[in-house]
Amino acid sequence: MSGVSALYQLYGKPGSFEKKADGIALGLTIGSWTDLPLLEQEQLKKHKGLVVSIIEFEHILHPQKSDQIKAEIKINYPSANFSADLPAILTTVFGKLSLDGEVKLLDLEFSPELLAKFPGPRFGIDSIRDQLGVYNRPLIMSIFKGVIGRDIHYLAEQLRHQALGGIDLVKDDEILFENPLTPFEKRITTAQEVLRQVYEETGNRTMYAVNLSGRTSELKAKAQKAKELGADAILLNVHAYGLDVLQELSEDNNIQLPIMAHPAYSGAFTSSPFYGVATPLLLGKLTRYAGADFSLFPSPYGSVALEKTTALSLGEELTKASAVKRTFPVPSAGIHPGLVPLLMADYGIDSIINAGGGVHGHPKGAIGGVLAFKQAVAAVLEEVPLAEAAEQHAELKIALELWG
Ligand SMILES: CSCCC(=O)C(=O)COP(=O)(O)O
Ligand SMILES: [Mg+2]
Repeated sequence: MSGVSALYQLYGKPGSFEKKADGIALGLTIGSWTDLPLLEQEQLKKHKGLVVSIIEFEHILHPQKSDQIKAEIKINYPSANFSADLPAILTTVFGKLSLDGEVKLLDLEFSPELLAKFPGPRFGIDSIRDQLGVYNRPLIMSIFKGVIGRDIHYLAEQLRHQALGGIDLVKDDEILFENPLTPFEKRITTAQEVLRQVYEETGNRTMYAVNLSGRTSELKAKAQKAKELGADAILLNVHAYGLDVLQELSEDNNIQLPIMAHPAYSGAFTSSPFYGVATPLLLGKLTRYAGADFSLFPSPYGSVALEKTTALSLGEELTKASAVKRTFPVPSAGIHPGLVPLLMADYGIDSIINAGGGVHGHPKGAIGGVLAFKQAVAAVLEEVPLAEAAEQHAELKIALELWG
């Protein structure tokens, strides 16, 4: 089928969905159909939305309306109706409709011809692994914490400790914006110097993702400058800017930096069970198609948590076979070493274990925090229970005592 097919969730009376589906298929494409003269019907045929399927779940009642059941309807929109960009596609499939009562967009299927217009991640999992020289385990990432109001020396010291612990990646916190104490360019050059020194001392390579922030019109020039200064990667608050901004940055040949998609603000679109966009679609499939090399999201376990089946299908969307490269799943928020076995069982080795408080809150500081995570990962790979591994590793023992 050409174009894009959208899967929607609705609630309504049994038997009411055919009319609703026809209304969406026509309303979002050519408007009325049967009223048109035959000649016009023929001319407009290639633009008409098509109801592909309607599934009624008779046993799933609306939680607040006892006489309504759940249904999923799939509608195909022909590529003749939109240009091959996400703003046009999202407006076609869920523009006015997103404002029209209880409808949730669950999934989008791009035809191969349409998907070919989306290059996806420039680097992806395999290339990031090559850059770090790490192949046989999940990567470990930490986050600068408590750096607002602090100067560049504080940041440098925090980075040095994380890197000395042997961390693979460090990212800015998403709430660190342009500011006089730690300006964007200074963060990049300082981080480079710190990480070069640590590499010479220890042989550990660490990548740093700097938060690319500011007005949309400034972002490309800032990202190009980051590239010139030797940045390793950029962090982007994708959902505050929009997916197309991510795609613009990812496709720009003057930038060519791995991009980390932060989920900030996405909950505004995804959290309702009845409205908005499904999390695996927004933070998974579309974030991957738009070119993120990493996608951060709440794990099922930490301080901010996704429902487990949602978090798992999100991970699947980022890594399943597709014409585009794989994006690293980064389950995050409130992660500590005791959660490593669960995260590795859920996401396997092609994922990233990411912690802010779980690194910096370790009683032995960030170095101890990183070591505890590395010890937990090694134990899982060796199939040793964490409690047993902790007998040999002081940092892990302390972390388990503190966080469980
Ligand atoms: C909502 S996931 C993003 C992870 C993140 O940016 C963060 O600051 C998590 O910090 P934590 O101290 O909870 O590991
Ligand atoms: Mg954060």
